Amino acid sequence: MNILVVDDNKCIRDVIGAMVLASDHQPVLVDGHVAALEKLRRQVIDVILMDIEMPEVDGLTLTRMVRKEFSQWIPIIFLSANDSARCLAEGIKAGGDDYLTKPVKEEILNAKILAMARIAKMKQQLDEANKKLEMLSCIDPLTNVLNRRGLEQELDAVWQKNIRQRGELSLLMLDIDFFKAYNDNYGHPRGDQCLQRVASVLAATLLKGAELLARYGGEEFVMLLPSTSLSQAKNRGRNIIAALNQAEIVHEYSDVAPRVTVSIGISNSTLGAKDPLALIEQADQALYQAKRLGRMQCVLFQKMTTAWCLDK
Ligand SMILES: Nc1nc2c(ncn2[C@@H]2O[C@H](COP(=O)(O)OP(=O)(O)OP(=O)(O)O)[C@@H](O)[C@H]2O)c(=O)[nH]1
Repeated sequence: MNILVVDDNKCIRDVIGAMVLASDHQPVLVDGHVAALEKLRRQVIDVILMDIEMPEVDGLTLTRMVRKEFSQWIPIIFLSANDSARCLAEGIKAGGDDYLTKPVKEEILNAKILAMARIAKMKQQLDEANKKLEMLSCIDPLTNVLNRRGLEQELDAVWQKNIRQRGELSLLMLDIDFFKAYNDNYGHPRGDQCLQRVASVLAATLLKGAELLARYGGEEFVMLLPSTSLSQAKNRGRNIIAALNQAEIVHEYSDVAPRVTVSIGISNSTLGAKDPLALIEQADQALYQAKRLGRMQCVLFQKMTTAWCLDK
């Protein structure tokens, strides 16, 4: 482990450094706050041994600075000649984790380093598990694409980026046609397989890394296309309908085709949406219109009279 020793007294730094080295850890010796912060920014540090009484910036202030700047928790053990209860309490309050009075006994120092490193490792594992859980909570387990929660999280960031770059953001809302009939006739498990196949056909049409696909609800998907103009979005919708035709997922109970098809509503950031939810709402309205006009087609928000149908 890399142990950062912060002490303005060279003699003490060297003694503590030697103890750290003797217990098979790597000491990183610094004389004050500037060098300490610099090391923390550039190097992985596992534990900090911090002197309290230092000129310019004392150990308590430096601890507050470390806690403010670095989100990852690094255990801090104070080293001080002052063994008063008040001093210890202040150290913990400032963000420190343990306290050792000088002169430091090597065995105790090692035991404290070990204990702190153990807690730090558990904290790291917990953080990783939380990150994984957070990720999983944004993924639809059936189709492996983003779920609604994941989409709404991403959409905010994509929307902001689009405003900054003054780009054109398109959003496609897609809904499988006559899916109830599919489920009712082929059964729910085959309905699930159908959703998986549709998701993979849709995912295969994504072009750039920034494009996103999400399962927005039961048989409804959303595609988010940054840097995509309205006319490009129209083409993308057309390509999706063609790709699904090619996939030939049989649906004998659909009124529009003997295979699974989708209807698509398209919105675009240039069409007046004030926020991401309005963009979704616009696409949803266009989708409603696509269904009303006969399904298996794309409709643009506000341009509902110029909806076009693809060859059926
Ligand atoms: N298999 C399966 N079916 C689902 C799932 N989620 C929703 N559904 C089904 O999707 C169907 C949606 O039906 P409707 O909303 O009536 O839509 P539709 O039959 O596709 O009609 P249109 O959209 O108007 O063409 C219902 O039968 C739901 O039970 C799911 O996770 N798995």
